Amino acid sequence: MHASTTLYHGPIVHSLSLDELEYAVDALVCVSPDGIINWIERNVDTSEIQDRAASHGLILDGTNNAVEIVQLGGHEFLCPGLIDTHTHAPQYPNLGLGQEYQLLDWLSNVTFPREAMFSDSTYATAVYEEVVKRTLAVGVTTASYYASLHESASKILAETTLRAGQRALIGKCNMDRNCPPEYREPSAKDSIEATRALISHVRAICPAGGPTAPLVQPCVTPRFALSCTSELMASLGELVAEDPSLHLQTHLSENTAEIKETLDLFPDCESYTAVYDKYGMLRKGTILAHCVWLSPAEMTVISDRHAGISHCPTSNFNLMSGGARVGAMLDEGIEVGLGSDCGGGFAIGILSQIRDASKLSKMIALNASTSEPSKKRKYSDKPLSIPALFHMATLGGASICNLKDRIGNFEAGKEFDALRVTPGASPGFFLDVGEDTTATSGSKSRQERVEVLKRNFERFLFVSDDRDIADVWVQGRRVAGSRS
Ligand SMILES: Nc1nc2[nH]cnc2c(=O)[nH]1
Ligand SMILES: [Zn+2]
Repeated sequence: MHASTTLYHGPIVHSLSLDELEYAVDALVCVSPDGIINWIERNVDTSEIQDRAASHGLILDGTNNAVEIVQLGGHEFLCPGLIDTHTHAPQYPNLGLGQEYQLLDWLSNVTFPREAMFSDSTYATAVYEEVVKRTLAVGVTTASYYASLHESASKILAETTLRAGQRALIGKCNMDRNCPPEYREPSAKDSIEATRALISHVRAICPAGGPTAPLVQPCVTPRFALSCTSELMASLGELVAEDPSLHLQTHLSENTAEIKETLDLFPDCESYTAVYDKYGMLRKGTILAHCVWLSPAEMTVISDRHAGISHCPTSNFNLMSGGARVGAMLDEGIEVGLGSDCGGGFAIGILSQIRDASKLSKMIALNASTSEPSKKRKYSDKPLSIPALFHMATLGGASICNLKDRIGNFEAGKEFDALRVTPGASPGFFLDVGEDTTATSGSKSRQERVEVLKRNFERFLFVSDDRDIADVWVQGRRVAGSRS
């Protein structure tokens, strides 16, 4: 843990809801040594820091080494860390490969052969070190990971994220059918035993208790209904029923051929969603990836069960799966986060997902018929707004990972998972003439500086890369960043 309380002074941007971002240019954020946001004050001039801190019992007279002040400069700002609600750690070496395939052929020809290589723990260690390092560098402070089916490599992934300080959900894939013999679990019983072993291991290396949440938590991961026998699905349903706090993630309704095969395998279920519902898998804390082809009735079931959806637009474009109707999901009251789905998607991190989610929503809006106005349709068939996009990247993601009480925005009592953005280092981030860093230092009013902050935040979402992410903190600890 960290020796000192830290006071961050400068601009912040964070999500308050799907429709609202807060832009505050002179915020003072107090983070305790264990990484919790103690309090936030707004409209604090530099000359007022000492008094505001004193009002919270913090004495800053130059002798108090237990308090560190981090002063943001120029056009810098803080925003919450990005949350990747769906990604596959063993698929990163495949990024960019397999362009000629759609989902089922891509799994057989590209994905399963790569994942099979993770029976080798030395290989898993080397790849997972890189995956965690790179995803932290692009600002992913929390990731919901699928590992391979191997118990040992899954444990290695959990240990790697913990060591690097990345918040993570870790799942070992359950798959006992419809996969090649060399990459398939021998039985439902073996699959359950390995899953229980992973859950115990993750909870042992990262126990609950103390002021902060366990950084790394287990996640039950039936790969998708096609890869699980009814026996395995039933056993996994029983496993999660034992513990309402267990996270669960799976794929749902990604590709039309996949949907057809699933319904053939589960003829008693009226929809793909009904398969997971039958086995008690739809509940708060369940992350359903893709959901491209859901019917309105399926969306209602997901909403009623309080399960969340991980929208993975880059993957859905890349594997030609289709375009998920995120606006309709939001109108149905479903919480939605963003997922990179590497290597179905070829872009790491969540900035690319914000961009692709925006483009897709504009395509959907262009193609929509305008003839069905209804009071329920606030988001359907409309471009996603900046607040909605950033909500999905942070607070919405936290919500579907069942971590909304801990992370997702800057609220007193939550943990400090944050990025310091230093605009201008990536070539696309073009600060306009008159918007140079010195211009903010005194001559502009607070309202004028909020307008500059809004512009820089929008540029960050659409043109930045990791060069603009100077610091990455998780639970108050600096874990990555381009600042040397
Ligand atoms: N995109 C994607 N869909 C899947 N469905 C089952 N497994 C996978 C996977 O690894 N990636
Ligand atoms: Zn996936």
